[in-house]
Amino acid sequence: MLRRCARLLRTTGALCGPKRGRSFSSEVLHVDHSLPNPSWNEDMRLLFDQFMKKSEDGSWKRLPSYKYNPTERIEDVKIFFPDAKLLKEQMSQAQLFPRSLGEGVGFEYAMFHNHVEDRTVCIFQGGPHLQGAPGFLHGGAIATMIDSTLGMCAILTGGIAMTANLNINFRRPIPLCSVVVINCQLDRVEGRKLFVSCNVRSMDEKTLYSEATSTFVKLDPKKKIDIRASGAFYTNLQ
Ligand SMILES: CCCCCCCCCCCCCC(=O)SCCNC(=O)CCNC(=O)[C@H](O)C(C)(C)COP(=O)(O)OP(=O)(O)OC[C@H]1O[C@@H](n2cnc3c(N)ncnc32)[C@H](O)[C@@H]1OP(=O)(O)O
Repeated sequence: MLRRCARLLRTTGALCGPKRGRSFSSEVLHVDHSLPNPSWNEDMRLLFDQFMKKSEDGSWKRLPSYKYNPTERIEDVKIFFPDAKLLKEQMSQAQLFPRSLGEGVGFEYAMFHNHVEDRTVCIFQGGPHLQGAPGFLHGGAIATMIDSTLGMCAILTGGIAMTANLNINFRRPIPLCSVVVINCQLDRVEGRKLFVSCNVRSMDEKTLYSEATSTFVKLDPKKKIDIRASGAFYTNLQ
């Protein structure tokens, strides 16, 4: 597995150090990063193909993913985050966190959503820059992918929502550069609260790596989100 990681670092050029003066052309920004790339290993490709097959009858849908926010709910996002465009300097640098690392070295993933069953699946290959304990993924990297997948599940089933609470049990360490499957579902809805849960398993489903439960809260359209205010981020409109 570690040899595979070293090969990945060489092929992606990650050992050459950071690129200076990087500018994002619109071509780069509009690349759909949830499609296979040369850094994906065989397992990742196999799972991707399996889910693409499942998507043929329309029950599952692949979710495209870009460096910039977000998905099909972009109009809703503009309603809740109208001030985001005011922070021009910072926002020109802003990128979706799990898409902010170079190809193959960080978060390689693709998500699929089942609208009938309210389920979201993420196939995830964690690259060599996500190391925690030697040879294994960092817990924060695992939490990031769990939060992102639970978030997509909550948002696609309930509307624009933010993580209010996230509980994770880390059962087994995840080997670096291996492929895992994050299986999320919407458990129940109570008012604006969306209760979602997930497990993270090996490709053959034999190893349970992590389990998580989370509460997302749907944003209240009657409250204004002020991105510039410190501490008063979310205030009543009245
Ligand atoms: C994010 C959208 C963009 C889309 C991008 C797609 C990217 C991919 C996805 C990426 C995904 C990544 C996603 C991320 O990383 S989101 C980033 C991490 N999350 C945050 O920064 C959220 C910070 N918190 C807040 O802004 C507010 O507290 C929120 C908005 C959550 C609620 O403030 P609001 O003023 O609206 O709510 P309320 O006080 O009227 O309460 C309403 C109800 O909620 C219940 N409650 C509240 N808090 C908690 C709690 N902690 N546990 C359990 N329950 C809680 C409360 O009891 C009440 O229940 P009830 O009394 O009615 O029964």
